[in-house]
Amino acid sequence: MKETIIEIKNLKYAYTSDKPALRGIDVTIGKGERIAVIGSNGAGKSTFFLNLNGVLTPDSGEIYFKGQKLTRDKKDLNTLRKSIGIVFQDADNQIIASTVMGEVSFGPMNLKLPREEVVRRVDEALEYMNITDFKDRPPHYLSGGEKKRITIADIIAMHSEVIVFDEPTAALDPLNAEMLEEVLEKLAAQEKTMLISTHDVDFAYRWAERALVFCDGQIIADAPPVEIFNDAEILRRANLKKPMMLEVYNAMVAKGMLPDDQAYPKDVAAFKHLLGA
Ligand SMILES: Nc1ncnc2c1ncn2[C@@H]1O[C@H](COP(=O)(O)OP(=O)(O)OP(=O)(O)O)[C@@H](O)[C@H]1O
Repeated sequence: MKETIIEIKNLKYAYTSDKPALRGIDVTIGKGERIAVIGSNGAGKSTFFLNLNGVLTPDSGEIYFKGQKLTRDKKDLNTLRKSIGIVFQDADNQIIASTVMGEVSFGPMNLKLPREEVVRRVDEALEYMNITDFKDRPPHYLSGGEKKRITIADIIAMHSEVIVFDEPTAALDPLNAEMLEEVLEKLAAQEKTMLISTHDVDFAYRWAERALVFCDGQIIADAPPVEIFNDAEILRRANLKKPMMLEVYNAMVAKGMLPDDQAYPKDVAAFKHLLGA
């Protein structure tokens, strides 16, 4: 069992009195876990993330970070925002500075780090996201995918222990989505705890070791992706589709073309390996 980093107990949140967005979320997150947060539009994924990093205040429930119960006082909120970085769904909600460089420096400067450390972190984050060439440009005049890469660099430069990505690949072209997966690998090697909300079931299946399925403000399943994507009832309730790789694998097993040994290849390379190709 991994060391617990975050524990959430009975978290509830409503934007308006007529319809709660979160109806009681209970979840424990281990250090270094890669978690996909999936579910249909309006299920509560973004609301969960915004409560998790202190942007929204829960109506009730508790959040513990490394065993410490967090309150709404300034010190706890600072701990929360420093330790749990969030890449927002809409980049325009995150970007505040007038140049890319200024934007990515903003977080580390607020941490009151020495200047050289700020410069080192910013250079590293720009390089990670392949945006060094944009550093003097105003972020507001970049494309949607370019802005997204800047907001990811913002969070990388913070060196947060937990990183929450709200649909990071939605605005990215295939090449940049692939590059993001390489960045995620580097972050995983640094033992970062990552939660990613996504509608890309192929990505969730390939990348995550655990998936949380949100449906109407509740978590209706919490299991390894292969278990979730093989559960027809969960897929139906949460409006999810089966990942392509799993669909093909299951069809080939059903036809007797592959042994039923639950090999479950995650990507094309693993599938080819299974076929001996
Ligand atoms: N600012 C807001 N004011 C009022 N209601 C909101 C607001 N933001 C979200 N909601 C409502 O809260 C519920 C949960 O929304 P949320 O954005 O958390 O869903 P989501 O799972 O992230 O959806 P998506 O996949 O579309 O991003 C929805 O019913 C939504 O209409």
